[in-house]
Amino acid sequence: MTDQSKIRNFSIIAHIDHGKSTLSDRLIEKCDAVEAREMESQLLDNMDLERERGITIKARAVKLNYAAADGQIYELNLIDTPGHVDFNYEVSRSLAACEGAVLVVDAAQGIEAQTLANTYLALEHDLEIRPVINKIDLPAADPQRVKKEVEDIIGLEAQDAPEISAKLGVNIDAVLEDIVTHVPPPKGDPAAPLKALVFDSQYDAYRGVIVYFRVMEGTLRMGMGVKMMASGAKYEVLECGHLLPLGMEPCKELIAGEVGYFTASIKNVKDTQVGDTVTGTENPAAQPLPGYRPAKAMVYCGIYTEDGSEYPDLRDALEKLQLNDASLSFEPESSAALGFGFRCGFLGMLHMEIIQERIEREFDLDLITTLPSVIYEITKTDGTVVLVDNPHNYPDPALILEAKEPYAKVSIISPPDYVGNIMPMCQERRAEFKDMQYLDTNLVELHYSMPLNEIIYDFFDTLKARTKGYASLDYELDKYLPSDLVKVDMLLNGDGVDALSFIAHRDKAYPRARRLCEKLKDNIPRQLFEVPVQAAIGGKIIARETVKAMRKDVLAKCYGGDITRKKKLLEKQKEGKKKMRSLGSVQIPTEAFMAVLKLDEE
Ligand SMILES: Nc1nc2c(ncn2[C@@H]2O[C@H](COP(=O)(O)OP(=O)(O)OP(=O)(O)O)[C@@H](O)[C@H]2O)c(=O)[nH]1
Repeated sequence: MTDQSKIRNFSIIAHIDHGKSTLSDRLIEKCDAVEAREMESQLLDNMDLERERGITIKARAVKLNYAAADGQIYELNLIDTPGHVDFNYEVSRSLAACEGAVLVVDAAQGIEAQTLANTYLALEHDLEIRPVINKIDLPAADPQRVKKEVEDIIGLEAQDAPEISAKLGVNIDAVLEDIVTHVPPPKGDPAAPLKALVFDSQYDAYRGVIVYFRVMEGTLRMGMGVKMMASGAKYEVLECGHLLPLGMEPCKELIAGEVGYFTASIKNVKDTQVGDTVTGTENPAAQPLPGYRPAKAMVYCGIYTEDGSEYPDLRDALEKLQLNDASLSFEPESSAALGFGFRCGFLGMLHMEIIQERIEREFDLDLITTLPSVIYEITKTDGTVVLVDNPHNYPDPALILEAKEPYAKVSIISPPDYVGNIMPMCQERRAEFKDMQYLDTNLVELHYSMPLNEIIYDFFDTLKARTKGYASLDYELDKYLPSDLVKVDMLLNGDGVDALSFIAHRDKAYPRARRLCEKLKDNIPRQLFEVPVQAAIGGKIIARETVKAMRKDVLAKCYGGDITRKKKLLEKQKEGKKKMRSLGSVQIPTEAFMAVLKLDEE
């Protein structure tokens, strides 16, 4: 049986570009016989899209066997973490599976924004944080200064921190020795009822879902009956084992403290959600592990294909992506302007963009997406409550007794210098200030209650911009509160364009409507007739622009000649105009449509 005292579970945390991926590669290279030429660089980030965007979307793990200086072989489990607020929950579950974190700091740059934000996350999980000073090969490297920064700003002992060059492979052993010596081995009784924490899962066409877990208590064995405590799904473990750099290594059992995978012909990742607890069907655990939160879509938008005939391909793409992504939801919807499509739910805007990009790239479809929205809760005068995630379904205002919008509990951690920038931007977004606490002299934590609608657009990016990246954000859906909501319809030539309507707080509706009108005006090509572009609440127009008519010169060829002919032609032109009007259809090229939708960022 595996010796628990020889296991070390850890993550690597760092500011962007300080060398997290390069160090991961080096650790893998050092430990296992992965031939350098065989090793695809940066194994842990294994999706193209991730690599391009420089982010890790899904958590992954890898087991390394390390022959330490004390002559013993250690089992090191490196668990990778995603790095965006949309995936904060997945990060928290990955960290919950570790006892330690290696904090990589660039020897020239020193402590930067994400260094602090990530350290804070690791501290919340009581991890042993081990600083490592990277890039000592750079001419500007000043390891001593950076160590002092780590001590002064974060308050971690750093004099003995390994000084390395991940790029050149210098002193990598020191990092491994440091982990073995200082990260505590996992605890947990292998004989207790099984409790394993799911921190990721992945769909495989041949084996079904592969569940990544960390055993917290007990032992997971091949062939045993298991139950997911939150979803209630039951399975028989077909295969379990360790995750090696280049593949999986089946084994008979994994004991408390170990990290690995199991398969059980599971058809759907929804049954094995991140954060769920795996227990045995015989001798089950009484309580699940703490911290489970079902994946909850926060943002919704309509997705359509540019070419309407590709609707079945879009459904196919969404179904395939959903196999691997329990937090993606979708259902069919149709729009007068865009045809048939799907209403899709996402964890946040980045998640939404990633899914859109994957559909376009991996399935080669050109998409049109509608404005994102949160879910509103409307109580009608007849007492029924409806949940509205699509402006199209917004009830007639006369039938609304009370409208509520979702609020989130927001926590922002930042150095105190930026508080003066953060507070006004929260106020602009209708946030209610709760409190502010000094975590130490260099960090404050601010709490707000804020409409989710105000967070989803670009709050995260604006916060980063106004704090030079030093602030970190976390939010959690809290409750629904009454709100003065309105539905704004966009009218082209007097006809509503359903794909452009939106729900907003009354105070925000006017500026947004005006902006949309302007954008429409700028993007719609001139038609044969004048096109009014209007925004309306109920029947009341609140904003208007006009696309000037392109006057087709029907008389150009008609030089001289008699006046009656001219008149006839002019008459005909007028008819033509009328026809277009009565059809009520303004031809908007798809690109113009998308330009309007894309540009609509707060
Ligand atoms: N000179 C030098 N460059 C390094 C060293 N380690 C990493 N780099 C370079 O720094 C850049 C960022 O390294 P990554 O390992 O991708 O950094 P990361 O922290 O994983 O970045 P993200 O994946 O964007 O979060 C790359 O160009 C590396 O080649 C080092 O020890 N010395």
